[in-house]
Amino acid sequence: MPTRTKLESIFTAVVHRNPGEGEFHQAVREVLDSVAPALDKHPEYADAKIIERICEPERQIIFRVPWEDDRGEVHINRGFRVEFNSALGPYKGGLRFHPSVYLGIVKFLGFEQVFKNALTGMPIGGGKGGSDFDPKGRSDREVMRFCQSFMTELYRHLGEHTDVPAGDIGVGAREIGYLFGQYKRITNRYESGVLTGKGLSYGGAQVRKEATGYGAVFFAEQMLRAAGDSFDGKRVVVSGSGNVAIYAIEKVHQLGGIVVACSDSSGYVLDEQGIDLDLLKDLKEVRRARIDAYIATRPHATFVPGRSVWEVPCEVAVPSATQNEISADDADALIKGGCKIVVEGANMPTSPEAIRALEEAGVRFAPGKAANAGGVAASALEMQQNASRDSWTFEYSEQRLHAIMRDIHDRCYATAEEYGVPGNYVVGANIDGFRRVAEAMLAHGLI
Ligand SMILES: NC(=O)C1=CN([C@@H]2O[C@H](COP(=O)(O)OP(=O)(O)OC[C@H]3O[C@@H](n4cnc5c(N)ncnc54)[C@H](O)[C@@H]3O)[C@@H](O)[C@H]2O)C=CC1
Ligand SMILES: O=C(O)CCC(=O)C(=O)O
Repeated sequence: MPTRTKLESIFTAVVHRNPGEGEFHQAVREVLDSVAPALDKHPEYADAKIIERICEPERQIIFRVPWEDDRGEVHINRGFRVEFNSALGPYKGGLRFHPSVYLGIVKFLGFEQVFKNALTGMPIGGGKGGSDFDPKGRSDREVMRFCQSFMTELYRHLGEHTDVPAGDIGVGAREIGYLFGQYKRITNRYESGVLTGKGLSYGGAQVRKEATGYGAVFFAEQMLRAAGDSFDGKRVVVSGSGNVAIYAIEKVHQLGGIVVACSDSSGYVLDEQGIDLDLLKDLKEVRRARIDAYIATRPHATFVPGRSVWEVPCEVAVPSATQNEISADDADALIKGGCKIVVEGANMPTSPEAIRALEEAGVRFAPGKAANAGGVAASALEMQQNASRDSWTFEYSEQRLHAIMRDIHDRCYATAEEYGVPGNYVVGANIDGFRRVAEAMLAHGLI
């Protein structure tokens, strides 16, 4: 059977076995659409049913999370951890707390994580987890009680050699602190490497907080360099205003670009003088406020409620909010606005129709599994420092991150050339990540 026909039937089976999980289907489709030439080169992968096995998580954990709010009312949420693939190392990937979380989202994120982690070249497998709990509007004590209940069930599946969660949407330093405290309490072990993204006072690593945003911009810097260009004077739009967005904005400004707009789920702010980062950090990291509060301090800026930030003309776009936030219409707006490069800081923020439109218009496009791998790479560096009871300086940690992102860029670029599609970072990332996982799975036998 021709490879593409075989992949089509594997995809049909994945949809059948995982009904109603649209995001997971979308992530699988993108990888299967890329890897046919690698399978043709390596018939041993098909013989060992590597693709079929890679699409099936090794383990899926779903659990009840009961907790009590400040008024004494009991709430029940659902917790998830999908341990997707451990061929390269312990399961590694973040936890997302957001009301939209269900199994299909956790599986898409876990599937992406497998290839992303492989691309870092570090010894980490792929997993992801989370809950449909909404931390928005909850007090610190409510968040703490939720995290304690969540960890009271999850702890038995974790360990520095088994499964190592970190943050994602709705899970930052505050949540990681509560989760770590409860793990330590239940197990009576100070196992620093069981979570990453920890605070610097108890085993966290320099640059982990900044790493995903910085890393995405380092990746964009390499794409620009490959075309003989740089960030100097570039007009940039970043979506979101959370962890990834804030540090992407910081690095763009350090490299000489200007970020004129960013957003949250209520709308976007446009500041032609460049986003004021101290103000944004205060709003989002300290006050946990909505983005419209930005204009109270910067009255020349405008807040545009309920509209897409992609209507703002820019040369470089860094989607850093959530999945499928760039529709086909948004892609058209970006193209009309003169956008030349889209670099995914978020996971799968660009819909398949939008990717097609961008590619047809000659916009260079970097998929999240390559471009946002800096976060998990810095997590692996945090695990390394925890294991050796060491802590590195900010400067050294940033140098390591920069070198890792350059290496990921260069391998995606070279793999795309090797497979006859120069400049196609989607194919480069999918094939390079896939080959690394496939080789390890072959070596381990049928498990
Ligand atoms: N935190 C990390 O280290 C990594 C995160 N990512 C991905 O980056 C993305 C952002 O994650 P974080 O910054 O960590 O989360 P966060 O919770 O710190 O921030 C999320 C931001 O996205 C905004 N947002 C959410 N839904 C939105 C919508 N529909 N429209 C506009 N804005 C929306 C929120 O208002 C918030 O500003 C996610 O896709 C996540 O999976 C990827 C790699 C690592
Ligand atoms: O740092 C980590 O372990 C995970 C980061 C993450 O969730 C991601 O890369 O999407």
